[in-house]
Amino acid sequence: MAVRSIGKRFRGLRAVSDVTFDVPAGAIHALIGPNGAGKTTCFNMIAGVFAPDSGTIALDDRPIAGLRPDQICASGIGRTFQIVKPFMGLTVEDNVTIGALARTRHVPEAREAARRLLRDLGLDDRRAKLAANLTLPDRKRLEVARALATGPRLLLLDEVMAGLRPTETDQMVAFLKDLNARTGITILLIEHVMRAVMALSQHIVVLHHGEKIAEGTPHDVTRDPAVLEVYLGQEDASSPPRSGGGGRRPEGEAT
Ligand SMILES: Nc1ncnc2c1ncn2[C@@H]1O[C@H](COP(=O)(O)OP(=O)(O)OP(=O)(O)O)[C@@H](O)[C@H]1O
Repeated sequence: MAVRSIGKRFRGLRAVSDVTFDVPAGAIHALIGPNGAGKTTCFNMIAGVFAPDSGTIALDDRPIAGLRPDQICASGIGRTFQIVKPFMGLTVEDNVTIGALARTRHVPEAREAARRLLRDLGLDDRRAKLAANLTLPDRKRLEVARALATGPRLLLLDEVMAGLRPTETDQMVAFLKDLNARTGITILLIEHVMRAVMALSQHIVVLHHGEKIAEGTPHDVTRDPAVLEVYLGQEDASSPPRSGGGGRRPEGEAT
């Protein structure tokens, strides 16, 4: 995916300004930055929640900026939401089956795909439960399963590690690494849990106040003076960062 100079304003506020980055096919990249840096706004522009005010986004050389979310899903981009929003009154299996129906109209086929994903994500024994009755870690897994069920080539993960214990984070990291190795799926993740970012990403883009302030390997980015300034600088700020947000060293442990 090629993101070129995208920008988005909300009334007077520049949420994202002139942001450019690439995510090569098959890669795992991360988008990090303190709370309010513009990460989710970038995801929303990529996923078609709203069009960028400026700039272009292309998947495999095909322009996608400004398409509707369903068109973007059909073009091969799946996403999770920071605030998980499954259909609470439906079972886990039905939730994933609905995702799979984006790919096939054949319900038994969609159900079979859903069951396979639930097995892969360790949710098999919960497939008959209502989504509303899941624990948070299981809801996160369900969210990933729903996104994957749409059959994406590019998976956008918005804070899927938030609220997970370190062992649960490690399980999710292992699952995503294996998925990427097995299927070649491209992954772009927004994540505050640095343990996961470091373990997963080959390349990191750092946003601050809507602008890209650094990008590079995890090794380089965690030593970048501008990045250290943003993260460490906030520790002295009068308002502490929200949970897991900026204010921690980017190479910190799970938050
Ligand atoms: N729909 C919207 N309407 C108005 N302002 C918005 C909207 N979405 C985001 N913003 C504002 O844009 C800025 C960037 O927000 P965004 O959610 O993209 O940041 P983020 O980096 O994802 O933060 P977080 O880590 O807290 O999720 C913030 O100041 C936010 O308040």
